[in-house]
Amino acid sequence: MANDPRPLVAGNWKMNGLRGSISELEAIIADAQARPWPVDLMICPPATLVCAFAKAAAGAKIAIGAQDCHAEVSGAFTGDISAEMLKDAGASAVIVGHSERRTYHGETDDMVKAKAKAANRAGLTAIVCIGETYEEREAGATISRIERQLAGSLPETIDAVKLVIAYEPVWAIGTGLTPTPKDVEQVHQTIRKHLVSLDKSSGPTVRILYGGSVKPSNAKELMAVPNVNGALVGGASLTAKDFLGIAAAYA
Ligand SMILES: O=C[C@H](O)COP(=O)(O)O
Repeated sequence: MANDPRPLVAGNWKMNGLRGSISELEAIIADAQARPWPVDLMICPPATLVCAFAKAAAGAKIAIGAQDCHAEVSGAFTGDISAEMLKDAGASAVIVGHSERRTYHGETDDMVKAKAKAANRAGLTAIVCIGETYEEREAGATISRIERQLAGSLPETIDAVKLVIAYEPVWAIGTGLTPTPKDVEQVHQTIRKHLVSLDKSSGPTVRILYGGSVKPSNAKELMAVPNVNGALVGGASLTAKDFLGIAAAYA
């Protein structure tokens, strides 16, 4: 629709990619130079590659994001990386609260909120992930779960430049399963209502991405759902061909 925010297709490489994988980024950059995409593009490589990817993408029409950050600026937190460090490495965004972080690292809504605020403090866009489990969906608890996560995980002050929401049903991640467009619409509408209730002026334009088994073959249908403003893509973002095949849903 006319007032919809510009879509964003973001690739989350998770724990995949070595230095040689930069060839995939280079292929995306070459494509993005050759034709104007009506969509913002972003790749979130593992932390080891953020600096090199940001250098390669300098001046190109693709942003580089990271996959997690610590809530503090610096300190005795072995193995952790702050939002300020990611900014310094060239990232412009960071994913927080991905279900894999929530599951394998015990991240709570409170922790995710602190990370989202840290991202904004450092000048990064926070891509806040939420989503229900299979059991919650089966129990009819999807909407209440989403509302709880929104209430607990978002910064008090929201801004359409600094915040992106990614709805990722846990059961759809990496499984090849996706919710029906009607189910996606219901959740995205709930998220939009929550955002508008937080801020009448920014709420309508915060981008809400869908994530979970997005592929070139299903992207068009999913991206056409009202209030779906792009995708957060895992597996299919690892090759330029599939990633651009998804972005082509907007071509
Ligand atoms: O962050 C991305 C999501 O977890 C989706 O992963 P997937 O596209 O491999 O299902």
